[in-house]
Amino acid sequence: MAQYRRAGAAVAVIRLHNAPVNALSSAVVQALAQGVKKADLDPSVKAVVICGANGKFSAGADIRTFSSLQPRDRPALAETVSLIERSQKPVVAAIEGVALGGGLEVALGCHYRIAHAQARVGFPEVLLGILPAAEGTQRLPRLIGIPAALDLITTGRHVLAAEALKLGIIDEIVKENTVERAIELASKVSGQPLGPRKISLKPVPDLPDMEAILSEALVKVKRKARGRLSPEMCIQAIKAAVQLPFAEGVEKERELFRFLLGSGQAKAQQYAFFAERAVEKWTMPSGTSWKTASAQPIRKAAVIGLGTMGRGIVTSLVKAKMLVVALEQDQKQLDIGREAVTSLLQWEASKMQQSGQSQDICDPARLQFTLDFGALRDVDLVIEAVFEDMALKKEIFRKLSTICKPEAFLCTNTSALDIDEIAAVTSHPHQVIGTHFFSPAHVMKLLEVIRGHHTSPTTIATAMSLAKTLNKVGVLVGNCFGFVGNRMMAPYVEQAIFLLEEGCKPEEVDQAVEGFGFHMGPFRMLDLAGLDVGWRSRKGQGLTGPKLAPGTPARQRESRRYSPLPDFLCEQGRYGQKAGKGWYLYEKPGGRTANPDPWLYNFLSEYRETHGIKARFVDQEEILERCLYALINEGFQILADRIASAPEDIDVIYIYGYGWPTHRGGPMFHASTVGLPHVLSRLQKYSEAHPDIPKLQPSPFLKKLVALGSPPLREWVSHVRQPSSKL
Ligand SMILES: C/C=C(\C)C(=O)SCCNC(=O)CCNC(=O)[C@H](O)C(C)(C)COP(=O)(O)OP(=O)(O)OC[C@H]1O[C@@H](n2cnc3c(N)ncnc32)[C@H](O)[C@@H]1OP(=O)(O)O
Repeated sequence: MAQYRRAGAAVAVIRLHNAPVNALSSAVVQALAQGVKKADLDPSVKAVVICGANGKFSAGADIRTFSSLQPRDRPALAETVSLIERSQKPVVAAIEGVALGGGLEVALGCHYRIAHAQARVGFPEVLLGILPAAEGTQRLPRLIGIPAALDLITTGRHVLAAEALKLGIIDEIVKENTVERAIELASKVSGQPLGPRKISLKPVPDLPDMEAILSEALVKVKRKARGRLSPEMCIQAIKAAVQLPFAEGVEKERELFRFLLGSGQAKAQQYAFFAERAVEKWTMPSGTSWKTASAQPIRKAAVIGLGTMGRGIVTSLVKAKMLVVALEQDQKQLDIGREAVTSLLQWEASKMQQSGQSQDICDPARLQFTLDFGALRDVDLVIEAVFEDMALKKEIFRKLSTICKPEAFLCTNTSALDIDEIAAVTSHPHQVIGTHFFSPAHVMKLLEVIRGHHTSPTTIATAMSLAKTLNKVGVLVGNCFGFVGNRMMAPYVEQAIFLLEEGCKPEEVDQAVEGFGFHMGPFRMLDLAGLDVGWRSRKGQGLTGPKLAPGTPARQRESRRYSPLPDFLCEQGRYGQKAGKGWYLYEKPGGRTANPDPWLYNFLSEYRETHGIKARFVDQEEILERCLYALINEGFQILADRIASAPEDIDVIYIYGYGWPTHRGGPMFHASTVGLPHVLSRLQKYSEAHPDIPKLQPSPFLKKLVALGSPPLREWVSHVRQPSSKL
């Protein structure tokens, strides 16, 4: 838990031990405190070094134990940090790997800090719905000043050693032998006065406009937080550091921590932390899993199609230092694509430069632009990112099947199309897989990885490992129309549009959903994505356009309710932001400010009149429940269909791909918090009121879980019916 040893005659080394990240469990904290006391009592010890096992200092408090923490518990970690600072002998932190959260607080209790050049430090607590609660909100501002402390504590960002040195968090950077250098420093400084090294005794550096800085920070975080409490509480704790003596500031920090710990938000954010890690451990319905499948190395990749998605994917691959071949169909498209990728890479390089990272990502030698399919002969993996057109995709996969080396992996970037149909035209269907990137692909963290019927475990492992290499979160899902994300989006968007028919304005629906914490309501999202995307898909499905059977009622398809509103908008050229008008009016084509549009109000009134719909007032509760519970209901069906293997998969997809607020833990977690019987009863109510909307009819799986007494979320999948044996 914490190993105590002597290094040379006069230095004691305390090494934190708790694989894999030296989390500060109560046993580790206790052992650390004992080590510090032992060193203090031993007259032959003149100085102490604290370090972590396996090249990591510590990733902070053990998050798994938070659920059992009682808000009234005395924070043992804070006591240990202050014990370290009170030590009569100099204590040096030797930081390798990470010093995060409580790990950094331990380091701040030390009198000196040495870090390896690759080490990262930070206070990510805010991302877990809490705040640094081992006196970190009181020590960091004293060490680095208010503006920098506000930035680090309210964003949770990790900073590399070079930036930490500049900020004054650490005293020295070393390239190797961090612990040995720390021992040397400890020996050198032993006997020197410790008072000036104790951060708690320092005043917070004064600034003439302190009040204004704090108020501006508050306004900024409130605007960005979308209902998340922890950033605001972090500011309150930092304010206490400015206004109160250290001990009283610590009291305030504890009070705020207790409040946050007891909030549902902290539970949701901690659930999301572990869900993100759980999805890496994928399983197929057959039982094959990450444990037995191994990924193949990808050195060279190709991207076909340099539209918006293709450009982002190329940028991601180049950033991950791969060799990349970018292919287009004609010279003009290739030139446009090359220019776009170059500027994206330059932008990325400048961002990396600002954060002190090396920026050699633009090396043109690693990126080849071509019109020639022959250039794909030696690539390890291809990502096709052309238009959502099945015939075109099949034509490309046929070609790839003959040109690429037999062991190459073939990925299709699609948001809905059938992976098996595409795989069927190749001679290696087991090496074909869906990779659904989200736009902009070089920014968005999510990668939906879609297994086809024949996709091999090696192909899955390779695609999941690719996600990690690209710094994305890969989630493995099954093959069905829309997979997980878009399949659940469909009933949500459908409800939003039905609500317009019934009397809402787009901004009312958006405000309700944004008030819940989403980045964007459904109508702003549709305008951003382009209304023509859905229109093309509906025409393909024969729901509108030339394939629609003559005489089909305007608001009905196969006895289900249908709204032709979005089709009418597209017929008017209102494709959304790019056209300058859609559900909203924009300042110009490509403009970003969504303004309510009187034209649309008139259009909706006339539409209601034509179809004999009497507009009614719909309250926020109904807006939210109809949109979100329809989406969640589909999530239950997706679990029952084994398209997602666990609720965590769905939640991670929604948090990283669709802007679901992290402090609400994802749609399935949200359902478990509001209670499955509640979700079921509301769906029943709405479905009785709208019997022609099948997506409001509660999923049989949701009903089953309620009948079973609403077991906790982690048990849900054990109640999914196993497919019947073929034997
Ligand atoms: C009050 C509150 C106080 C005092 C706190 O300190 S709160 C904790 C603050 N610290 C953090 O938020 C750090 C969380 N961890 C990470 O950001 C990352 O895990 C990492 C950067 C430390 C390492 O990343 P990576 O190398 O990609 O590895 P994984 O993220 O996959 O993690 C490996 C396994 O370790 C588990 N883990 C990580 N941190 C903790 C922790 N603080 N407590 C408990 N467990 C932790 C993580 O879940 C992985 O385990 P498995 O899920 O694979 O079983």
